[in-house]
This record gives sequence, C-alpha cells and structure tokens, in this order.
Amino acid sequence: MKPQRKHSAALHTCYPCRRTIPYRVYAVIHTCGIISLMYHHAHSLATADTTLTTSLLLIADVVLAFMWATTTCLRFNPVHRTEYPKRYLAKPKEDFPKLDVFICTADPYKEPPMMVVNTVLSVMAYDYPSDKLSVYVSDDGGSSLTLFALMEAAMFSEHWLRFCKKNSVEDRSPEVYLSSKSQYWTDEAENIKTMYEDMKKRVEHVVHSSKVDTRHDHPTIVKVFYHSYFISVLQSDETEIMPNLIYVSREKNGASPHHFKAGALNTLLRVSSVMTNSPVILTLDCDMYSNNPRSPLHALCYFSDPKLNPSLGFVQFPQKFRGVNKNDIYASELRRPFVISMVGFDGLMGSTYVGTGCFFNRRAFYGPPTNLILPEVDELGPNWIADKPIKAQDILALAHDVAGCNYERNSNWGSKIGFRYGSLVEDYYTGYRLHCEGWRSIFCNPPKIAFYGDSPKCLIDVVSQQKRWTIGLLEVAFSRFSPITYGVRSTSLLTGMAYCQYAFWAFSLIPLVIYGFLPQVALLYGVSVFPKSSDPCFWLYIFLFLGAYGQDLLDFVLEGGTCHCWWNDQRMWLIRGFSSFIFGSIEFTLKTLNLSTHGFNLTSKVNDDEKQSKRYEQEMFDFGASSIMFFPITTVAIVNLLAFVYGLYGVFVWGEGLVLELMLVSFAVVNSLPIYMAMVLRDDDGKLPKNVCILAGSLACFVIMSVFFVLK
Ligand SMILES: O=c1ccn([C@@H]2O[C@H](COP(=O)(O)OP(=O)(O)O[C@H]3O[C@H](CO)[C@@H](O)[C@H](O)[C@H]3O)[C@@H](O)[C@H]2O)c(=O)[nH]1
Ligand SMILES: [Mn+2]
Repeated sequence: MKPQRKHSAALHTCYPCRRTIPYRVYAVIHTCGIISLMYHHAHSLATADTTLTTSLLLIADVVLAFMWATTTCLRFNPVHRTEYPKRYLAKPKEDFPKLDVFICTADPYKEPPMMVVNTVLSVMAYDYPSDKLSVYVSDDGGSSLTLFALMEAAMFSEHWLRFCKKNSVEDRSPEVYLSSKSQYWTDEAENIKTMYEDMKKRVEHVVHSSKVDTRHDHPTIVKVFYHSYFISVLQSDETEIMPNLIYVSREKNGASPHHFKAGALNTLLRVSSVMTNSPVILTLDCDMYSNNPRSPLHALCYFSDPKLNPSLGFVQFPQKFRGVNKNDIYASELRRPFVISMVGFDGLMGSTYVGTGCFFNRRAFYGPPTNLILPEVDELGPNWIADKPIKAQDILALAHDVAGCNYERNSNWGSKIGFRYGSLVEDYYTGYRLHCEGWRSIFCNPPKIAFYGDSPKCLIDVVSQQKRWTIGLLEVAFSRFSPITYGVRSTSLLTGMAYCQYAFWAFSLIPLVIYGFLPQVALLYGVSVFPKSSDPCFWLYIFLFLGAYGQDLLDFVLEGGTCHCWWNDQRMWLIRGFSSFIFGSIEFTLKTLNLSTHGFNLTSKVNDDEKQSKRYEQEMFDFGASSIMFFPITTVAIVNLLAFVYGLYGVFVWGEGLVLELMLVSFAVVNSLPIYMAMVLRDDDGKLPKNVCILAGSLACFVIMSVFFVLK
C-alpha cells in the first residue's frame, strides 16, 4: 500500500515509521555478518575435526538466521495510521452500514456468564445507530447458565443504554463503570448500580447453585431476545430501537467434527446472514469488552474509503489486556505479535487476524475480491437482502437449520467460505488465507484502547495457551497452504516470509536447545566450541548477538514498551521455547502420526486464588502446578548453573579460552534466576514442585554424562 499524505477531508492517514531507512541499512550490515558466520562454520567443517559440534552450531545458526530474515521482512516498511472518526460522524445516519457483532463463549465455568454479559452490554451500548446493530452470542457449551445470564442482560440493557447515552458514560462495560470510584454519584447512578448488582447476584447464584455439565451433545438453540423501544433522551418524542440480541448454541454431537471456534463463528456467519446480513462484522471473544464506544467509526473510516474498499477484508485492533502486572513478567501483553509485527505487516498486505477485536467486510468470507463464491442457498450469501423481521417463523426455522451439526457436510464452509478449518489458530490461518486470496487488511490502533480482555495470570496457563498456538501454527506450516511454499507465491515474498515467522515459531526450539546445552556441557569438559577472544570471529559473535538483541529492544521501546518489560519478554521466549514449543511439537508429531488427538483447551478467565493473584502482583513466578511442562526448563537451568560455576573457576585456569561460553552461560543464568529461586529459596505455593526439581536434576546429570561418551 503506497503511503498517503494527509489532506483535509481524508478519513485516515498513513505515515511510514522514521526507523525504516536506518533499519534497511542495518539489515544489509547484519546480513553480511550472517554470511561471514556461515563461512566460518563452513570453513571449520572443512578443516577442523569437530564435525559434530560444528554441524550442530551450523543448524542452530541457520534456524536463527531464518528467524531473523522473517523478522526483517516485518521491518521493511512499518507504518503508523491515524483515523478521523469525527469526519465520519458528519455523514447522515442513514448511510451508516449495519453492523453484526459476534461473541464466542464456550464454558460457563472458565468463562463466567457475568463476563459475557459485560462484553455484550459494552458493545450494545456502542455510539452507533442502535437499529443498525445486532449482537450474536455463540455458546459452544450449550449452557442454560449463559442463556439465563443473557436473558437478564437483555432486560437490563434497556436501562443501561439509556443511562449511558444520557450521561455520556465512557466505560460501557457496567462492571468497569460501576466499580470505578471517580464518578459523580447521582441517584440515577445509584439506581442503575442497584439494578446491576441485583442482576449479578441472580446470575451468580444460578451459576453457583446449579452444577451443569459443559455438554458435548446438545441440540440447536436459537433465541432472539425481545427488542422493545426506548425513548431517546435527547428528543423526548423520538423512539429508538434497541439493538438485536441473539443467542445461538449450535447443535453438537460426538460424531460430527465441530471445528472449535472457527466452527462456532461459521455458524454465526450463517445465522446472522439469514437474520440481518450486515456488511460489516465484528468478532470478539467473550472476555474482550469494549473500552471505546467509538471504535466502529474508526473501522468505518477505512471501510468507507473507495480507494481501499474493493479489496479491504478486515480491520484489526490490537489485543490489550487488563490487570497485567507492572513489568509484565509473563509477557502477556504479547507486544511483539500484537503490536510490533502488526505495524510491519500493515506496510505489506496488512495486519494478521488475531481472533478478536476485528471488523470484517462480510464479503471477504465468500471468495477472493474478484471472484464471489456463493454458498448453497441465497439466504447465506453476502448479497441477500435480509429485510424480514428476525422473529419471523421461516427465518427462525432457517436459522435453526443452518446451525445444525451436519449442515456443513460436503460444502465449502471452512475450506473456501467462512473461517478456515484445519488449525487450532483459526485466527492466524483465516487471516492468512484471506491475504492469499488477495484481500488486504489494516491495523487500527487509536490512542484510546478499543477492547480489553483477560490474559492468563499463572505460568502454567500461559505456557499451555502457547502450546495450543504452537500446535496450531505447525498445522499451518506443514499444510498444503504452508506460507513458505504457497504463501510466498500467493501473497508476496515479504508477506509470505513474514507469515513464516509464526508458522515456524516452534523451530526456534532448535537453536535454543543447542545453545542451551552444547557449549555448557562442552565447557564442563573444558572443551571450547566458540572462537577464542583473539580470533576475529569472536567479535562477529558479539556483533551478531548485540545487533539482534539491540534491534529487538529498540523495536520494543519504539512501540511503547519499557526496557524492563522487554527483558521479561525475551526471557519468556526462552521459557516458552523449553516448554510450549517442545511439548507442542511433540503433540503435533503424535497427532500427525495419528497417535493422539488434541482439542482446543480453553484458557481459564477466572482468577479466584487470592494468594496466587497476590504473587502475580508481586511479580513472583508461579510454577505451582506440578507439570511436566516445567521439566525441560528446569533441566537447562541446572546445566547452565553448573557450567557457570565451573566456568568461573576455569577463567583463572584457562585464561582467554572460554570467554564466549562464559558470556553465554552468564546470560542464561541471569535469565534463570526466578527458576533457581523457585527451586530452593521459596516456600509458597508457587515454588517449583520437588519432584520436578529431582527429575530435572537427574536428567541434567544424565545429559552431562552421556556427552562424555560422545566427546571422548
Ligand atoms: O470450541 C471452542 C473453543 C473456543 N471458543 C471461544 O474462543 C475464544 C478464545 O478462546 P480462549 O481460550 O480465550 O483462547 P486464547 O488462547 O485466549 O485466544 C487466542 O487464541 C485463539 C486461537 O488459538 C484465538 O481464537 C483467540 O481469539 C485468541 O485471543 C473464547 O471466547 C472461547 O469461548 C469457542 O467458541 N469454541
Ligand atoms: Mn482469550
């Protein structure tokens, strides 16, 4: 997309980042460094008799170079954008397009119904013509609890919407608004607070008192909530229609595949098509409430631009989370994928889709921009005019029909139409496939955060979530549509390569394991695998390391992060490498060999362990759960500690020989400090369980001893 300059009536502008040119220059220099390193390895292979270690180091460096190249594609043309929603507002209200909002939920215990209710209310209260707004909730749990909560929400919404519009409330999630104390408290506010608390009590009472199973077998339920009129507060003779609120629980049975969230979204796509068929769709996860009532206008600044319009598939807002601790110890903000890379993608074909907070052009789900693929019946196509009342008998009957679990059999749904199946990261995969079809996208990041969600607050949840992503990304990497083969041809070299960064995310496991064990164990035997400090190659290593890490830090800080957060973020890369990537790759392999299956393990959104929340606030790592996931990371921490101690002693004995080894080991040890503390110094529930420590200690000894036989 050619950057365009500001002119007065424009709805949006786009500026290239200032770092672009220096980055390109540096890329050339760094590339020369990498080539020299490869030459060094090739030379050692040919001359020295250290074939095994050199080959391993070569493999590690090739993977690192590949990762670096993919990141560099995202640094080629980063852009920033600004929208002018006020200018859009000047349009007559009739010209605003209809908007369908999709909200997914799946389990009333991991995703409390009150959380869903707040998300629903926050979008129903958008600053948007209410008669053009429809909110669809997909409940994959088929739970009567969620249904009950929505019924309550529907009743409360009338009061809430009126209250928000009358008092120009900014926080449209009632929970957030009512728990913030900085408000002027009026009788009216007191009143709405009582109503909200009553509703909350009823809903939570039902949730606590009835133990329902999250069912895997349930019939279709489609429930349209009664929509009444409410008197507009500004001109008392005018009436305004409430937004539509529709609950959908698709039919499920054990025999037909249901494709997790992608399946749920496709069901909503069909049901909404029959009922309202709005040209613009917003997808949200149930924890992502709206924090900015004007975000649809930001998105429309792009969708209404005729220059972008014919091929603009989606507008993605960043994922932001509430309650992240000060220095973000688990890197839950995911600043790299959700902001830094987005800015880079945006200058190529557009941001990736991250599953939530994304406005879609409905047409994008029906084939490439130039080639409309029509579904089975007219009512499901993007051109269908949905003008019947949504409670009409035939409309409801059709909605039921298209939410059936056998509906998609032998159809294009999930392959050519709708959200794409075949990966546990249906978001990344769907966005990628749309880019392959020629759709473009936009990253929209206005200063007022559009949505806030929930992120896992304990380490095991973090690494389990990322294990699911690892599996999903590998599914894409090894599919027929792999970015490295199909992607680079269908999009562009840079976009395809940039997508590779994620698809092959887990591959960084290879250099991590090699650099985490090989030099350390060699050091323990007094053998050096890196060049001595008198060798010019010594400086090559230093330069490449500092260059790559330094640029990474710069990216982080330029996109609004702090140095301390960056440090925690890079540490999480190591931690996830030795947990999520390892176990994700194993599960992926088992599944490919048909030895196991894996599902979509929901991330829990309840934090009711007070002690644990406190530890999180104090930035203490929480290992708590005795999980095999922490086993490799503990092992590598122990090996590095041993090597560090031995290396310190060695410096005095061998002098300059092992400087690079020692630097590497020190870096690993500093990164592992929380692990050592969790092993020996701590006594709370978050410490590393004894059995994990003992097992890891034994494995560390085993690794060190077995290398003895290889080296000697
Ligand atoms: O069978 C399923 C499984 C999940 N969901 C919903 O999908 C959403 C995301 O699930 P969550 O457990 O919160 O996953 P996260 O790891 O937090 O989500 C990230 O990763 C997912 C892909 O793995 C994306 O779908 C999400 O948008 C993205 O935020 C939730 O609203 C769920 O209710 C369903 O509707 N049906
Ligand atoms: Mn989530």
